[in-house]
Amino acid sequence: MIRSALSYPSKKNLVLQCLRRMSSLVSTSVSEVHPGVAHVTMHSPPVNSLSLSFCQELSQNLQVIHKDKSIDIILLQSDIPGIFSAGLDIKEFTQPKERLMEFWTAFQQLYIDLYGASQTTIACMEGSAPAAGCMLALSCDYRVMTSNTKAKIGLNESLLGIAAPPWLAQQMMDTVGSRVAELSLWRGTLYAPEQALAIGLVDELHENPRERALELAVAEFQKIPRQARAASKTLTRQKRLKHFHQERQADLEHFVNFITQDAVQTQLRGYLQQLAAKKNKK
Ligand SMILES: CC/C=C\CC/C=C/CC(=O)SCCNC(=O)CCNC(=O)[C@H](O)C(C)(C)COP(=O)(O)OP(=O)(O)OC[C@H]1O[C@@H](n2cnc3c(N)ncnc32)[C@H](O)[C@@H]1OP(=O)(O)O
Repeated sequence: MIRSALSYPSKKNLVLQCLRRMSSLVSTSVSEVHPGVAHVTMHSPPVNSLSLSFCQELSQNLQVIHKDKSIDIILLQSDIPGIFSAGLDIKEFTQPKERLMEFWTAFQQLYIDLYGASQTTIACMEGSAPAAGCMLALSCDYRVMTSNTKAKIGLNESLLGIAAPPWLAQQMMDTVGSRVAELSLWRGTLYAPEQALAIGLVDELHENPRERALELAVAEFQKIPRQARAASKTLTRQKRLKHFHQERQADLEHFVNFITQDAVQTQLRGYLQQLAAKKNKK
């Protein structure tokens, strides 16, 4: 059974407790029965889209965990049925320039906090993870997805008239290989769980991803010395992170210049209308 951090009297848990109270979109809890495992739960209805405040809250939760030496595993999960995350909040793309810059900076920071976490991270996907939802999963060390065929995962940005940023495209290439990533990116393919497993976009399918992730964390991952896991991550990720920091400002400027183009804005409005029309048809 998972108990909230609220039930812990230690200093560490007081910090988590404060965070939980402050945060309405993301919360962290630690398991009494499984020490060292933190559950970071996204709950921003209807679809966990990554708005500015959502990115900031998720980052804050991760930053508190990073400082907590007693936690060595992070399970990233959603409590919205059928949804992991719908990716970036498309409404943010229509905001004025200053807000766009703040938004993209927060999204970049979220990538740093999740991809650069020293803890072992597991994405527990009980539902769909398009675009930046897929980025959250790709930033984790291990991905367990529901076997429910209604769920989809992938980088579908091209269908919105935009392209994934280079560092996200790189994550896809690192995970599934250049050729499959190349095809997926321009087609905007969203994969069903079995297809995602076949190309290596996810590591396992399970009817209960949270239960399986916890089992993996305790029975397998925690048996590997923590410092060895952290050092292995540094080996494989530090080059990407260094490059990201060097390019961060250019990435921000490119995003703002790209997204504010009239043609892109028209396309995005059309996509939002399509989503609304789909909902009305249900
Ligand atoms: C140089 C780089 C430049 C640019 C890079 C930009 C990078 C972008 C990365 C991204 O993440 S773009 C976002 C891409 N995301 C999507 O395309 C997902 C769209 N959503 C869906 O496919 C579906 O909503 C879903 C499969 C996630 C869930 O389906 P369902 O449960 O049937 O829900 P509804 O479709 O009815 O949606 C409910 C509600 O939520 C709104 N919504 C959905 N997704 C988003 C979103 N990403 N942002 C904002 N709002 C979203 C949808 O419009 C409905 O709103 P209502 O007001 O009608 O309730």
